[in-house]
Amino acid sequence: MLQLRNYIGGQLVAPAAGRYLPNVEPATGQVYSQVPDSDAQDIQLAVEAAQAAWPAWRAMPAEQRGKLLVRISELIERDLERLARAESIDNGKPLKLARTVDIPRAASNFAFFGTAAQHFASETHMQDGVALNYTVRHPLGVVGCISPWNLPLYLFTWKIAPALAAGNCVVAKPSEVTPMTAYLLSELCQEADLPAGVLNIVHGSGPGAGQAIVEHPHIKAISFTGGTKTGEHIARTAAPMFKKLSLELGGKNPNIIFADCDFEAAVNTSVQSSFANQGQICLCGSRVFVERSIYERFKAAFLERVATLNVGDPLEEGSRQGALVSEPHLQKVLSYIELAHQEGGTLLAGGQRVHLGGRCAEGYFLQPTVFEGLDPECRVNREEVFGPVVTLTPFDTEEEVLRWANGTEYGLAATLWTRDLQRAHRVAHALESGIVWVNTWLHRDLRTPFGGMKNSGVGREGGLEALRFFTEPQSITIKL
Ligand SMILES: NC(=O)C1=CN([C@@H]2O[C@H](COP(=O)(O)OP(=O)(O)OC[C@H]3O[C@@H](n4cnc5c(N)ncnc54)[C@H](O)[C@@H]3O)[C@@H](O)[C@H]2O)C=CC1
Ligand SMILES: O=C(O)/C=C/C=C(\O)C(=O)O
Repeated sequence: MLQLRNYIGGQLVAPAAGRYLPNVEPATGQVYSQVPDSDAQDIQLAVEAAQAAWPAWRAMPAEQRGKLLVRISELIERDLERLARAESIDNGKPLKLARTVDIPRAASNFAFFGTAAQHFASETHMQDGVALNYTVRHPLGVVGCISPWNLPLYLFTWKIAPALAAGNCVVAKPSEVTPMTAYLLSELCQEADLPAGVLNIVHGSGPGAGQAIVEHPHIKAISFTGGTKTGEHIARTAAPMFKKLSLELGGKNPNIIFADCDFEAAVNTSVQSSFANQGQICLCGSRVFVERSIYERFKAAFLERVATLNVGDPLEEGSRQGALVSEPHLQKVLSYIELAHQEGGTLLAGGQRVHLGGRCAEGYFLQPTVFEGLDPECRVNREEVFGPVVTLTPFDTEEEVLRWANGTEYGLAATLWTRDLQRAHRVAHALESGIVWVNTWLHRDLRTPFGGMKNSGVGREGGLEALRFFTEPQSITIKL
């Protein structure tokens, strides 16, 4: 069976303690590779390699560093099909989604930050002719990047690329649940001749390798995406060491449909924003609020489209819904379906585990599920399910829907559908949400700040925000 290896100091190496975790294919429920169960010894080796590589990496002109990142981007594009297949097998997502979204975005992340670093300028302030103040941004040194399982290579590279572009060396840990494309990335970094130790990829569990990254005194900053509880734990561990933290956490995103919307576009995109990646994207709109005058029409059209979402083997081209990422995650989502029944919801679609035949007989498949009739303040409408489960709720006034939309501890992404420009601006401003999409969803420009308000996170990723996060500003004043 394939044994993945860590990428430390430019070499692919076994974990120091020789321990491995099973890596399961969600569509089959079968173990198909072994992941290093790394610990503090491996993190120590990775930090030493990164420290050794840092003086030369930070001294390298940004243009040259950028060329190496662009080279990695080109290699990802070259291997798109191989990486997409690996991602689909590892995560359970439809191959088509990995081919059109995950892997192209991973390539764009390297291409974008490879060039962005050259456009990263610092501020100068002339003070009444008596002093010149300017800011220099220094790389931090060795930084840690910890990513989740839902968009594995896409989110891993979203952190690594800006960290490297800004002149840092990186110790990165992908999710132990979906390690494969990060492993393949380490081979591509070798092929791109990325200098040894600049990027170190250490596999392992959260409490093992992840915790060791967060605790390591020489890792200056942590960029993390994952669950809110884990983010809280990381913040508690890192705070006494005064580490910089970027935390991209959960969401319970509202999708608000006003009666004057472009109906077809609202229905079609809402199906996508509800169920893309089996609802396992922190940006999915899991609470759909529809203005009462079009509620019944919207519901009928929405359910008609949901019925066409074919649940099937992720490797088959016709599958629109793949498997959930793991048995424990499937059980968590099923427990929320049970809770929705207990909380008085009416099941409109789905609600059951799907048992496919053949090679997928033991896979973690679930029907896309829709409830109505739930109190906007019930647990199912407040807690992050992170699966293919959405609720439909009619609303009467803008004030009412804003109160419900903002009525959770989260504030990551909101979507609203209207043709009224004034309302679009007014509602967007009133939403407590780091990202607001009007008449679209998951429309991304890598230059924009990305992240959430309230318990959805701390800090922002993307564009110059990421480059700022991965640098330390130094203010220099010259008396004239
Ligand atoms: N915001 C998002 O995109 C994501 C949200 N989630 C939410 O979180 C829930 C739990 O999912 P999990 O797989 O348990 O996510 P998680 O937050 O535990 O895992 C994310 C990453 O953090 C690492 N990690 C876990 N504990 C750590 C620690 N003590 N120190 C350092 N790193 C640590 C994991 O190994 C993984 O690489 C999901 O059901 C979902 O609701 C999960 C994944 C992504
Ligand atoms: O950057 C994006 O377009 C998507 C990001 C998604 C997440 O961060 C997530 O699902 O965790």
